[in-house]
Amino acid sequence: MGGLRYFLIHPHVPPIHPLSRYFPSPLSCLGRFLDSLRLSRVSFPPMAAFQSDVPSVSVHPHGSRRYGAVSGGSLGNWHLPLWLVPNRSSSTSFVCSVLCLLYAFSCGPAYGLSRSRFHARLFWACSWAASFPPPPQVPKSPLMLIPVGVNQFGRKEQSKGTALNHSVPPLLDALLFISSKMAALIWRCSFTRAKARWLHQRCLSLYNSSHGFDETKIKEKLAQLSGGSIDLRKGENGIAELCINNPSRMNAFTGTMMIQLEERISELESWQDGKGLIVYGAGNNFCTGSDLNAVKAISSPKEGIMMCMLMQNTLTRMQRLPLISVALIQGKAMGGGSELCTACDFRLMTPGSEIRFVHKQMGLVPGWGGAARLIHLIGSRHTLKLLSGTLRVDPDYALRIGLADDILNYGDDRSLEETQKWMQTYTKGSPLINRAVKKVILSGREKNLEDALRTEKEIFGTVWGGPDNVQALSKGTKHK
Ligand SMILES: CCC(=O)SCCNC(=O)CCNC(=O)[C@H](O)C(C)(C)COP(=O)(O)OP(=O)(O)OC[C@H]1O[C@@H](n2cnc3c(N)ncnc32)[C@H](O)[C@@H]1OP(=O)(O)O
Repeated sequence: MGGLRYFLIHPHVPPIHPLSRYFPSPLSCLGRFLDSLRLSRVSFPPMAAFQSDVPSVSVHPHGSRRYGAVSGGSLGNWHLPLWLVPNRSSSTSFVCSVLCLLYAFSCGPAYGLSRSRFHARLFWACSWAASFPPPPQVPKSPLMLIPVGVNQFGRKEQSKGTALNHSVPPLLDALLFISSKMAALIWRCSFTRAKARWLHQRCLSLYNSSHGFDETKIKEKLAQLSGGSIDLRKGENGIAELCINNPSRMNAFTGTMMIQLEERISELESWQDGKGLIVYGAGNNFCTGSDLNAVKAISSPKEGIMMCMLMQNTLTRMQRLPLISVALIQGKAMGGGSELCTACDFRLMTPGSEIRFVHKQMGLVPGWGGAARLIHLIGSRHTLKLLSGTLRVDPDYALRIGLADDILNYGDDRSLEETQKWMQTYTKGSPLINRAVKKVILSGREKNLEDALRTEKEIFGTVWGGPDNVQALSKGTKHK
């Protein structure tokens, strides 16, 4: 079959396995991914054509190993097979294919963070399996969607299936062969690129649909809770200013502000000239967390968890920006506001300002990632004190426990300018070198030693012999 792969439609709607809650289907992710590729122009034959005679191979979408294999099934709007069963009568080819899949599954690279590693491996294995050339037997017609008549040696296939039981003129043979090759190549290229993009996004975020995170749904809900804005100004000096702007509610986060924050972070992710980021609040006040009206409107635990996933994704992506970030804390940083400031690399406080984790008094615990990040910053003992005692952390206390990095002179409009000056020490040089510095810190902070060392080596490779390096050498820079 000339390197072609079979695309089989699997009409079987698999049962919902009780474990599916805990092992959300990687196939549903792939379905969404395919949807996002907008491939609707690629039409597959209608399901009805394949109602019978489908392979009885256990195809279970929830990855339960008890069921053996992985396979197609329902993928969002797609009913695509990931697992191709060439001929159900051929147990050898099936066993062979399963072995290949298992091999790919065990050896395939694992992308993403540890929680998603299983699914990432599975995903990789599935794509690998999908590109595996089918064995020489020709499947029966209900399973065959692309009847192509020549193999790579130019010889006609010995077809058992009805679709190939006719003679094809040689020219048509050749045309079919070439066009199928081209189609396969285009598909593979676009698939690889889209997969890389998808994996990149997946690595930056913590949650996706495989964790039960329905981003569209929670954003629809949050869009109804309007007010305030998140304003971004990208400076020519490479320092961006991100303003939490809802002064009438002391910069509390409404639903639309949560959505906008995510959009601004996306904008910053694609800003190649950036070196630094200052996060501050309008009206000389940092942020008092969630808007209490929004808290009331999303009171169900399910929606609360979705909101929490969205904010954790956004703040994690903010923390992973290749920019050196500073929270300028004026006035109050409270509840979610105190969590927000922990997602920055540095915290500068103005006289009279305070950070306060008031969650306990609200019958809550931090949910935007504040507790986990705070432990990294000041240790679990201090974190326990701040959370359980809902302590007011003034600039001196914050400096003492290592939560703040400096105390500024001014608490008014001049503090932003002062922060810009403070940043200069840490953002000298080109964007390339500054971003590289932040990247090595990020990998050292988030990865295990071996992986971090490898990443450090890769980042080193991007600056060694680069413009900053060449310039420093040519100037004969001395470090007196
Ligand atoms: C992630 C989980 C969370 O973030 S839960 C939310 C945690 N935050 C809070 O509970 C803050 C509640 N607010 C307060 O305790 C006080 O407003 C604080 C911040 C101490 C300020 O007090 P004070 O200086 O007397 O000003 P004020 O109370 O008159 O407030 C001025 C206006 O701002 C509003 N405001 C403030 N914070 C929020 C908030 N989080 N959500 C909604 N509105 C907020 C106040 O309601 C007040 O508005 P108004 O003048 O009454 O219309």
